[in-house]
Amino acid sequence: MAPIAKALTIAGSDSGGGAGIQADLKTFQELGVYGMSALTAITAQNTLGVHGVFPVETAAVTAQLQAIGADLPPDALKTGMLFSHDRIQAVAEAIAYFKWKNVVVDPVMIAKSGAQLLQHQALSSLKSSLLPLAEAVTPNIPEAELLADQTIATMEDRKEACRRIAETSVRYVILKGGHASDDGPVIDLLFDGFDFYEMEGARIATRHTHGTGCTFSAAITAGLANGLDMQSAALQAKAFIQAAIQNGLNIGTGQGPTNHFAYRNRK
Ligand SMILES: Nc1ncnc2c1ncn2[C@@H]1O[C@H](COP(=O)(O)OP(=O)(O)O)[C@@H](O)[C@H]1O
Ligand SMILES: Cc1ncc(COP(=O)(O)O)c(N)n1
Repeated sequence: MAPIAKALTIAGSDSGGGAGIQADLKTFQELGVYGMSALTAITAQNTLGVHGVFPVETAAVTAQLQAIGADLPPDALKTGMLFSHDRIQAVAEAIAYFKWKNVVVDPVMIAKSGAQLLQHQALSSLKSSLLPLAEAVTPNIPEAELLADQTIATMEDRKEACRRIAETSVRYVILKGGHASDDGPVIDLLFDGFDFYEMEGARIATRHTHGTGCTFSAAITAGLANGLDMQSAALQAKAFIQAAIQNGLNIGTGQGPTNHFAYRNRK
């Protein structure tokens, strides 16, 4: 039997299970890769919001990454909530030291419920230390506005933001369209430094979109770990998140999680 592909998530814990490490590991499992994790923070969270953020010591982040690097080299990895400059530096150092490839950076900044998951002053370290090591970055529209230092209203603005973000030398920019203000289809834009490729899906009318960005970037990471090229991994991830949102679980009394089982059960 061929050895199973291994994927790593470096992210925060969501006690409610819909986003963060929990969403990532569920997605890895569903897409047939062996999931590993390094925690950067613990959040006390449910569908009503983030009730507490408890960062994990930077030395503990490094120790987790060293333990993984010494024994279980990942075929692909993603980052999620990194919280601070110090933790970003620790992650960047480990990626460079172990020469890890297939790095997907989900530049998590603010939870949909409003909590700050990345300190303001850490934005520049994310751009200067982490993005140059990354194969792909997956901002939503508000994150792309901050990374590109511009506002985004039109599709041309989105493309301009991709071009600006690519200047960090990240290889692919995947700008997600969930936050677009129109009610048309949700278009996620993939930019490879030269061409744009639009990935379109029907906009689902639901408020249960907690953890969609985490799940999407984890699905890309799983695809890369399994040897897919970026475009195929992104298309598979789009199908995965579309099914997960479409078949929402309707749990909790607030903004609920998506259904990580749904892609497996698709017709
Ligand atoms: N209402 C929706 N209907 C269909 N797909 C959606 C919807 N909202 C988000 N998505 C998809 O979920 C993923 C995450 O989108 P987005 O909301 O832009 O990012 P984030 O979760 O990071 O804020 C993207 O692939 C996007 O296309
Ligand atoms: C630990 C953690 N990581 C990421 C998110 C972002 O997810 P969302 O924006 O869907 O709330 C979150 N809420 N919690």
